[in-house]
Amino acid sequence: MTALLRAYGVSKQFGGMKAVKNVDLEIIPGEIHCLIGPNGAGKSTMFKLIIGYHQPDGGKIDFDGTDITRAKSFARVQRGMSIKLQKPSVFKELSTRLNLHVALQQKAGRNDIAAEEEKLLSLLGLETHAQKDAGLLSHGQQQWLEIGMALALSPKLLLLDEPTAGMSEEETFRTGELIKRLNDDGMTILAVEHDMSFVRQIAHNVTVMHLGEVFARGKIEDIIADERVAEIYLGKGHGH
Ligand SMILES: Nc1ncnc2c1ncn2[C@@H]1O[C@H](COP(=O)(O)OP(=O)(O)OP(=O)(O)O)[C@@H](O)[C@H]1O
Repeated sequence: MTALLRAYGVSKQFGGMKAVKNVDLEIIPGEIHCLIGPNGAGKSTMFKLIIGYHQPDGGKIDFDGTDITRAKSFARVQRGMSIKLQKPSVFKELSTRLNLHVALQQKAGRNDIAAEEEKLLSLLGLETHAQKDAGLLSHGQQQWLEIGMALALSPKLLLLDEPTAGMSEEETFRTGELIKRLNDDGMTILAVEHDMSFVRQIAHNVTVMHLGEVFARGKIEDIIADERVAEIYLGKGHGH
C-alpha cells in the first residue's frame, strides 16, 4: 500500500549534537503508528521535522504524494496534516462548544457547523461540558477538546505529540479509547509517546528510536516481544 507519510534518511543536528540520524519512517493509511524511545532518543525532534517546526539537514519527507521536506507548517496543514502539540492551547475563556466552533470555521466549505459541533462533542464525551469555559475543564478534557479542534480540519493524518502527558491513568485509558474510535472511523494517526502501556493499547505499528536512530520497527506485538527494545527502556535507568 502507498504510504501516506514517508520520511527517508532524515537527519537533524543541533551544533555538534546529532539528534536525528538517517531516520526512515513510513505511515500507512488507516494505521495508528507510535514513535517511541527512551529519553533523548530524538522522537520530538523527528516529530518537529515532520510538522515543519524544524528543517532537516538531510533526507526527504513525502506526504500524500508530495515532497514537503521544506514546506512551511501551514502548507502541511493545508495538505491534510493536523497537529496536536503536547500542551493544550485551547481558548480558556471560550466555552468548549465555541472552541470547536472556531476550529470548524477554519475549514472552508462547512455548511452545518452546529451539527459538526454536536458530532465532535459526542465523540469527545464532552456533551455535558459544552457550555463550560474550556479553562475550567480538567487537564484530560482540555487535551480531548484540542484533539477535537485538530479533527475539525478533517485531516488525512492526525499527529499527536505525547497525547497523555500529565494525565491520570483513567484519563490515559480514555484517551486511548478515543484514539481507537477515531481510527475505527478511518483516521490515520501518528503519536509520539512515552507510556508503553498506552502504546500497547492503541498501536498497530511502532517505530522505536534510540540515540537518534531507528532502533527497531514493526508490529506492536513484535516490538513488545523484542528483548532489545525492553533493554533500551529499562537498561539505562531512564525511568520510562
Ligand atoms: N533545539 C535543540 N537544541 C539543541 N539540542 C536539542 C534541541 N532539541 C533537541 N535537542 C537534543 O537532541 C536530542 C534528542 O532530543 P529529543 O527531544 O528529540 O528526544 P526525545 O526522544 O523526544 O526525548 P524526550 O522523551 O526526553 O522528550 C537530545 O539530546 C536533546 O537535548
